[in-house]
Amino acid sequence: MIRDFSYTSLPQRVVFGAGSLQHLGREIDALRARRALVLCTPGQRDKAERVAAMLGAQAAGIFDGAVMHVPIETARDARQAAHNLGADCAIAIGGGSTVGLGKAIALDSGLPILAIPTTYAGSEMTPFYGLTEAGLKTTGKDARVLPRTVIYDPELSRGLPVALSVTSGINAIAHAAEGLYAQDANPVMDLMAEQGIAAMARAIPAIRRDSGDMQARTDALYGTWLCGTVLGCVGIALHHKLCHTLGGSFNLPHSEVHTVVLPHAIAFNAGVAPQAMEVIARALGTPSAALGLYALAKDNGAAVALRDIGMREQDLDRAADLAVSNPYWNPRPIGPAERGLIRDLLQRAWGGVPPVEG
Ligand SMILES: NC(=O)C1=CN([C@@H]2O[C@H](COP(=O)(O)OP(=O)(O)OC[C@H]3O[C@@H](n4cnc5c(N)ncnc54)[C@H](O)[C@@H]3O)[C@@H](O)[C@H]2O)C=CC1
Ligand SMILES: O=C(O)/C=C\C(=O)CC(=O)O
Repeated sequence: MIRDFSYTSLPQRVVFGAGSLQHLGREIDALRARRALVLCTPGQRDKAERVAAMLGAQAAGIFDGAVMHVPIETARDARQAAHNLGADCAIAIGGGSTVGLGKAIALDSGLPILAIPTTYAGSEMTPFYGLTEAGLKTTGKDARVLPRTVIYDPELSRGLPVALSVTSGINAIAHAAEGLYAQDANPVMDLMAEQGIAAMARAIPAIRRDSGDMQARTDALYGTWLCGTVLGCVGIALHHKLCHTLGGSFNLPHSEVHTVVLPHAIAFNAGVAPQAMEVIARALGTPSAALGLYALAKDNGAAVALRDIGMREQDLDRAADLAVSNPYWNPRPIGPAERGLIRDLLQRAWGGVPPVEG
């Protein structure tokens, strides 16, 4: 049955395909950019240098200080560098941390971003940004931070380590899974979500078998585009709230925390979102959405326990308090009255036991 819906598409240009980085010059010209600042993490400097070399005189410089969760000090340094170098565009080549740094610059200056993603986080498709100040992460939404152009070149993710490929892929699946029961879910995004989960569920075991399998890398990046689009267009719920709390306040690694929490958050919502569960299970090719996600992580070597990715058991109470104090919309209530249920969920996730519905 088709529900009533409203849907706003976001204005972006996407160029997809192995070797598509070759179109960089054409895409920079289309943005009318003359001096582009290239952003990366220290570990991805070689890729940034390749981009700068391709740009020649259109390269304003390289800023290689991107780190996870965009500390405000890093954002200030990058904004200053963009200003000092007279940049009129930012090129972010890397994962969500690098795209996030580009967003911090765009938020301040309105500079257009051209994103070249090398992980499966999906930030390039969203108008959401995150900034961390004094240990507290705030997230926001602003049209200025939405990258104008995205170049998806699977060749650039060939070297993404297998462990990170698995967890980053599940980070992408999380966007699509929650999009299926989001407050503003719509049939267009439902289609993209199902195809995105299916592409990623195909790609993850194939990449684990052979990290250089370009068909699998292409599937994964296609899934990234689909799942990231869902994240950018419809809302998020309990799962993302828990991950933002655990990542932002306890400094847990982003894609790993998504991988551990997702089966438990999906199980929590299973009873109130049966149609979404059906779609997720069908896309995964398993009878149960929550157990299928748990198996996808475990069978592909990812950690399935918060205790194995740096969470201390004594911090679970505080995490539950934070998660319910300012909850995101969720199809099932998750306010202070549900604090005990959320604490139980976190305990299960901490121990790494299979998810329990209800
Ligand atoms: N605003 C949004 O819509 C979204 C934001 N995010 C944010 O993105 C951040 C996490 O992004 P991730 O992509 O998970 O991690 P990341 O960008 O921090 O990358 C993780 C590590 O992998 C390395 N790396 C990246 N691509 C590589 C490649 N192809 N080969 C080898 N090494 C590579 C990076 O240098 C880094 O050391 C978080 O801060 C999260 O909050 C994530 C999703 C959506
Ligand atoms: O949790 C996610 O994967 C999606 C959104 C964010 O990470 C928000 C942000 O820090 O940019």
